[in-house]
Amino acid sequence: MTHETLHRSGFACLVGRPNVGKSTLTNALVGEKVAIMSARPQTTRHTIRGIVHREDAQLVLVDTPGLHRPRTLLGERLNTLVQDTLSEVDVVAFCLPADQKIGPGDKYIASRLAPLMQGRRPVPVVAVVTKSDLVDRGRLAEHLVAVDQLATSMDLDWSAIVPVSAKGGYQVAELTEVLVAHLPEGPDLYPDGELTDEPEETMIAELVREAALEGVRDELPHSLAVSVEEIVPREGTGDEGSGDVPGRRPLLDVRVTLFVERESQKGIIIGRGGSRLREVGTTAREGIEKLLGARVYLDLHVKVAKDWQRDPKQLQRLGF
Ligand SMILES: Nc1nc2c(ncn2[C@@H]2O[C@H](COP(=O)(O)OP(=O)(O)OP(=O)(O)O)[C@@H](O)[C@H]2O)c(=O)[nH]1
Repeated sequence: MTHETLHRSGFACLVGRPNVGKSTLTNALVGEKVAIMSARPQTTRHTIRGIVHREDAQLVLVDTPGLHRPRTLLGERLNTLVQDTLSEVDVVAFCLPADQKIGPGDKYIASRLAPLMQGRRPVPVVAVVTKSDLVDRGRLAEHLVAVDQLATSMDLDWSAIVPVSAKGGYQVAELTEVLVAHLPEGPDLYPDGELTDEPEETMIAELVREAALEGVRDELPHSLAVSVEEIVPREGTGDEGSGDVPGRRPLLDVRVTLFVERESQKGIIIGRGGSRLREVGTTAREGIEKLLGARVYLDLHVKVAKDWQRDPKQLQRLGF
């Protein structure tokens, strides 16, 4: 008779203000780069999942956009998206960076987590003190106390407080243990080896967005949306069916539109004589070819969609 060990599976969600290290932590937990990382806030607009495969568990991580006080319709939509995701997960990891004092943004998030923690099917929340490597032991201890007090002051209870450093790998394995412990018993939800189930279109849009913002983030903060129009095999080039020929990869046409809010921003993206857009295309194409395992002809268009962040119709078209 074989001895069956308990197998757990389920979902965890990382929340926190922009730039607190959610994407970096997701990648550290999964052990491979899955989310798009950036030194600037709010680049992760879509829910990106990474999957931690273990013998005894499968932990599916949902990396959300920063939960923040909405100022625009887009902000509201993002918050609704975050709330919907949260009510469906088995455990939430609330990220609070060690190098920053707890502020109104954190309190706002805690207030949004409260109903989940106190609901009929309470969702456990683990407070994760990120970027622990940036402070000394004394300050870390003070921060841990402050994190504890945040819960007490709101009549909440973290199921654990775990300091980590995604950069140094400090306590990352411990955090995995804590998260896994909250998962219900169940079989693998995804096949082994699959790290992300994010639709290809979303990942392509993220790659283009990242490349387009490179070096011009200050001029184009949050005013760029990317829509993948189509991905089709290139016809009439003699390349049809070349995927079957060993050593030859298929050629795909990928059509992408970049939406900006103003004419002046269009100029920034395109650059003099189209030079910048060509660079964006080259950088993004490399990533897309890797992602799709195909040669790619990338067709980029830039359009002005005035105030797209506030327009419900535009938002719907862009997939929000
Ligand atoms: N020193 C240090 N820096 C970190 C650590 N984790 C993340 N960072 C840095 O913090 C910045 C933000 O990290 P991200 O992972 O992009 O943060 P995020 O919370 O996903 O950001 P948004 O997508 O804007 O919500 C980046 O510059 C990271 O390199 C860490 O453990 N230690």
